[in-house]
Amino acid sequence: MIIDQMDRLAAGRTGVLPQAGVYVGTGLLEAAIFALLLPLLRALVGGDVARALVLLAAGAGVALVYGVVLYWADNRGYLIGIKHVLRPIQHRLGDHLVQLPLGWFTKERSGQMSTLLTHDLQMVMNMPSIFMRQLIFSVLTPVTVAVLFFVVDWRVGLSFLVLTPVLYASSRWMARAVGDGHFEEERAGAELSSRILEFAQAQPALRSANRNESAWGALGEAIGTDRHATVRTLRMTGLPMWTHTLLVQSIFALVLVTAALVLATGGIGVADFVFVAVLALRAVDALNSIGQQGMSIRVTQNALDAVQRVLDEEPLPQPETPNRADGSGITFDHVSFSYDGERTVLDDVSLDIPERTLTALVGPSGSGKTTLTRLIARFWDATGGSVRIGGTDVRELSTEELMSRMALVFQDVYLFDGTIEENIRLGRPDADDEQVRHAARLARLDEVAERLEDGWDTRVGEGGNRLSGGERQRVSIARALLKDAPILLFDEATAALDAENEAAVVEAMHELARDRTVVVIAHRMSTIAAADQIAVLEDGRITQLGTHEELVGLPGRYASFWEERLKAQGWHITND
Ligand SMILES: Nc1ncnc2c1ncn2[C@@H]1O[C@H](COP(=O)(O)OP(=O)(O)OP(=O)(O)O)[C@@H](O)[C@H]1O
Repeated sequence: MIIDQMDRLAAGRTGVLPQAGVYVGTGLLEAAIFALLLPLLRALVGGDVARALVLLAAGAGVALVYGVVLYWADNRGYLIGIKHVLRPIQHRLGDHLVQLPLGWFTKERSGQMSTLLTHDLQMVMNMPSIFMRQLIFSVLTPVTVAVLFFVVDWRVGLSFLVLTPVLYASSRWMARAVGDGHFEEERAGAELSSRILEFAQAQPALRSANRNESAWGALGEAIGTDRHATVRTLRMTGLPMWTHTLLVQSIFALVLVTAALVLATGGIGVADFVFVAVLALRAVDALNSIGQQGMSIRVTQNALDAVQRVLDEEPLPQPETPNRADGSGITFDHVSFSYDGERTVLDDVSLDIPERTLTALVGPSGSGKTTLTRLIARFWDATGGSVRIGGTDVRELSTEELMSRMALVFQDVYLFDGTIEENIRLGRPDADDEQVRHAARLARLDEVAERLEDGWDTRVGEGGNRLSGGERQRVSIARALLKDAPILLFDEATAALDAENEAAVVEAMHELARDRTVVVIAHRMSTIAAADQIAVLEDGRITQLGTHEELVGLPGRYASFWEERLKAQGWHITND
């Protein structure tokens, strides 16, 4: 049940079940108000003003208590939702997420996590308050009404109940249809949002290639699917909703007709008839809202399932007694790797990267350079063989030890919306201002800061969008410089950098490479030529290994690669 699942996910008693009890109690207060209405109406119609006044006072008193209790119950529900449901689930998710392999955090997953942590969990948070109240009242109110109708006259009570089994079946049908429809709509909505984002982000590339129409095609399709999902939901829910409404109205009519007949035959008085009419209206309201409850439950259930799926993800195994790395040399020992367990991306790779040397990885796109580099940082674990740092298998190092040994400068640099300084400080949070400035200067970020209106205090915008790609990479280099770790994993930008960024990056890179073990996915000829060793990757295997001098004269991939680069550069120079 949903409450059990909440307790389980929040890893403790959330108090949601007692909260259900609170709402039942509140519902009973509402029932007491209804119950007082009958003698009140009878006293009024019967001209017993004194009794009517007493009952009115009693009714007003109960209504006041009801109002206060309802307010308190809702507040209690909100607090439970925030403190005992949302917060523990967020903490559990957070604790679990930091143990997941870095490779798990793809862009798509980040998007899903953001929806889960904000929108979906918001729905879960509302479960112990509004959703639960509506749910309990939509059952309790009709039950109270049925009991009171029997008190008035058994025939009226029966007329209210006679269609109940059919109504129950129809409400389940409607709830399921609304829930399914909503699920489909959400899915189509999520697809549409990501297409819109993709369309917006791809604008420069699409316009330059004059291909806007083809991208609009994908977006148009997503809009179509979204519209289709909405229409489908309307169709899916149309009949059940119509049936449900018809049934509710039939019950209303049946009750009124029965009550009128009983009135006509003298079974009940006018007061009782008015009472029945008022309560029947209230019951119609409650019965009509059942479809809405189905949706709330379904959405909450979906969110809880999504949380469960994340918690079920295998964390990165941690060593029981971590070892220490003796030095910063890196060894790949017959390493194989596959992302999906089917296609081998790295195949029996063995490579020795001695301490304080620079190894350049080159090879065609998709040959496995990024994967190889990321196995060092344990984005994933090797499927076969082992990766060792300072002679110790990376799986035997604690995450803190592993991460403290390396700095990562990858292309997908993430900058948060703080100042340049704050972003650099992420490299070593306890660094003093002078150390941060020093790292920034080495990455030539002082030139950038001078240009910005508020200098060092300028915020870089969400994801660093106020900086150019090259400038963002320089911030990440400065982070690495500040961290001062013995191993540097570097992915040179493939995108062309302007001259100023190029010079700054190359200079900072030299500074970084000094005295460190560097593994670089290399694209620049100067980096490749200066490397202590070059590993050529093709189809997940190292096919050539040596220095530039050794490899350039040998027939093979490297020589042709170098030739191509030279030609490209020659072409570039003549066009300048
Ligand atoms: N997260 C992933 N899930 C599944 N397959 C992946 C993933 N990342 C990469 N691959 C696949 O693994 C292979 C190697 O990719 P990798 O990114 O390591 O190559 P690369 O040499 O760095 O390429 P590039 O120079 O284009 O960045 C490719 O076929 C790629 O499609």
